[in-house]
Amino acid sequence: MTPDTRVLGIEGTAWAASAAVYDSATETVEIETEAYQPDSGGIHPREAAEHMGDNIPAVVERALGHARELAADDSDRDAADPPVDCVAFSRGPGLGPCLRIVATAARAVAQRLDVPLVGVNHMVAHLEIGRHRSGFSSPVCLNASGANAHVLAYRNGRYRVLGETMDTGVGNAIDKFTRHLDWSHPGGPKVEAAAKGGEYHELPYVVKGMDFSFSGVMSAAKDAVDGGPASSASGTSSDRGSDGGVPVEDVCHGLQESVFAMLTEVSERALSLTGSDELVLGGGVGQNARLQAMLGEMCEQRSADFFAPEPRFLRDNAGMIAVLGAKMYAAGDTLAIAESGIDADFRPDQVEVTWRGTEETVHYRPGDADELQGAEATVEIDGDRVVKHRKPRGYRHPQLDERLRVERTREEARLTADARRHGVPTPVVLDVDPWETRLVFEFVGDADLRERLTEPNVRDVGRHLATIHEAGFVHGDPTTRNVRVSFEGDDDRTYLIDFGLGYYTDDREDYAMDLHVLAQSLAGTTDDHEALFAAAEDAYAAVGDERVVAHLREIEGRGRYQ
Ligand SMILES: C[C@@H](O)[C@H](NC(=O)OP(=O)(O)OC[C@H]1O[C@@H](n2cnc3c(N)ncnc32)[C@H](O)[C@@H]1O)C(=O)O
Ligand SMILES: Nc1ncnc2c1ncn2[C@@H]1O[C@H](COP(=O)(O)OP(=O)(O)OP(=O)(O)O)[C@@H](O)[C@H]1O
Ligand SMILES: [Fe+2]
Repeated sequence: MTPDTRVLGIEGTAWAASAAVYDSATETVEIETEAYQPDSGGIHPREAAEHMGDNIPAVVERALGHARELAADDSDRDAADPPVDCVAFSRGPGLGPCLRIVATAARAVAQRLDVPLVGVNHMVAHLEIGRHRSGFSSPVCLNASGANAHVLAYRNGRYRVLGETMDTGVGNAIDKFTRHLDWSHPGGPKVEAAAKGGEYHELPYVVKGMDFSFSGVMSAAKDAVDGGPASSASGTSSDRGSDGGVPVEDVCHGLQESVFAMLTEVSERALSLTGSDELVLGGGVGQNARLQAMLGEMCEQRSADFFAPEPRFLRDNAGMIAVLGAKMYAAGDTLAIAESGIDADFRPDQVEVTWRGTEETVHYRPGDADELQGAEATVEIDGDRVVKHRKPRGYRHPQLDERLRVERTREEARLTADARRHGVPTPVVLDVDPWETRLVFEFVGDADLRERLTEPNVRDVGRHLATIHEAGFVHGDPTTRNVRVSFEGDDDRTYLIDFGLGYYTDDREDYAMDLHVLAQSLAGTTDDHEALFAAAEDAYAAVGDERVVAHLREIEGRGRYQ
């Protein structure tokens, strides 16, 4: 990057009317923000847009004031030059009416100053600011913001979505819960404060591969405070408040423990799957001290580096837009006014990353031969046997940790054996001790599928999944690491392993999610993923229910920015 880029950034996707100047020579970032605070309920798009219209001009002028001061100190610059080299703005995702106002303002300033325009993806800005401030080269990124929640890693010119929410963003989920309590917006900081005075209350925990969903946790949390049906399944009568509900501090505590453990678990899985040893956090929910502590502890336990930017760079802010804008500008990635339209559903994986080279791709790290550190267990190979032990995870509440490890160990033994009975090759279960969370399996295969990604092998996996779905259960995490391949002449044999996230279900959505996890894992493993997945789908439809494949299309088409 040229050492003296100075950029005006403008942000206004939802609540923050924000402008900033970034000066790359001095690494100065000055941010000016006016926050929209709804009188009642959540964010009203029209009110938010009015807030942008009322406040963007003023924050832009204040940021330009900083830019002029910085320019005055810049000895290389002619006094007649504009104070910034370009204007960067959030193009999306976000609320359409807000985005339009911000884009119009950005075009006007760029024209007035006669400098180019740069269109920034807000979600990519949330993660690039962490990479920029940490100096990490190729981190895995967890975006925990209001309208989004996803885990990303960079590979060959794009940020790949390794996992994401299947329903709402994490902040929105928390905010909906606090609206139910009639607390004012935003709810995240209030839940954080209330949780400090509470005890752990058990709530659902939903992770599917590296995807996750919040709706079940949130409705159980609402029921718990109301004293409704789900709350009676857990906790004792002494947990109850005077109106029959669980004390709200306890529910807030349990909510944070469950939701943040889910985000931490999928981040750990992403680190394990990519072999990266760097994690950065982004987004407004990232300001939460408990979430930061869990991620920090998880990283420490696996000797990875963790970085969370300062709060002013986590919540929505124009500083992150200006910093990414500078990188894009230096790469020549500017926009003609005529092409500077907004995109309310702009996904991070749609962005062609012009400012990073392909050598920074996150690669896979081959595991140690005798002791493999999986995402959640330690696997030791002992001759023809494999000993799998789910060790405690210090970041999780001990009760939640024990429940997950015991349940998963038990289910893994049961489903591995059940799949075998239905004709799907799996290792023989030689021993299981749920309380010690230890399993002993027969050693199978010569390599993981990711090292032997052939079309016939992927086709086999499609067939195996259809078979277990017909038998009424899902694998839960059918990735290219959870399939073993044995080399038998021209004809490989494929084994499904690691059923720890599996469960019995007759819901088509769950079956389709298995296929979705496989598709995402292939996309994270190889550039050839589309053809390979098409083969798996074909094989699936031949054995199983074609409606599951149709349902998968629906899942993939779902707009998640709600
Ligand atoms: C598309 C864009 O408009 C959107 N922005 C956004 O959601 O604002 P952001 O600043 O990243 O996050 C706001 C969310 O962050 C939550 N939040 C703020 N402080 C929190 C805290 N201490 N603990 C938990 N959540 C917190 C709020 O409750 C709110 O839901 C996004 O990035 O998804
Ligand atoms: N029965 C087996 N035979 C041969 N290798 C195995 C067997 N079980 C596990 N492995 C090897 O150990 C690795 C980790 O095992 P497993 O997936 O069960 O652990 P995990 O911690 O649940 O991993 P993850 O959650 O990352 O999928 C596998 O990818 C595979 O290479
Ligand atoms: Fe955001």
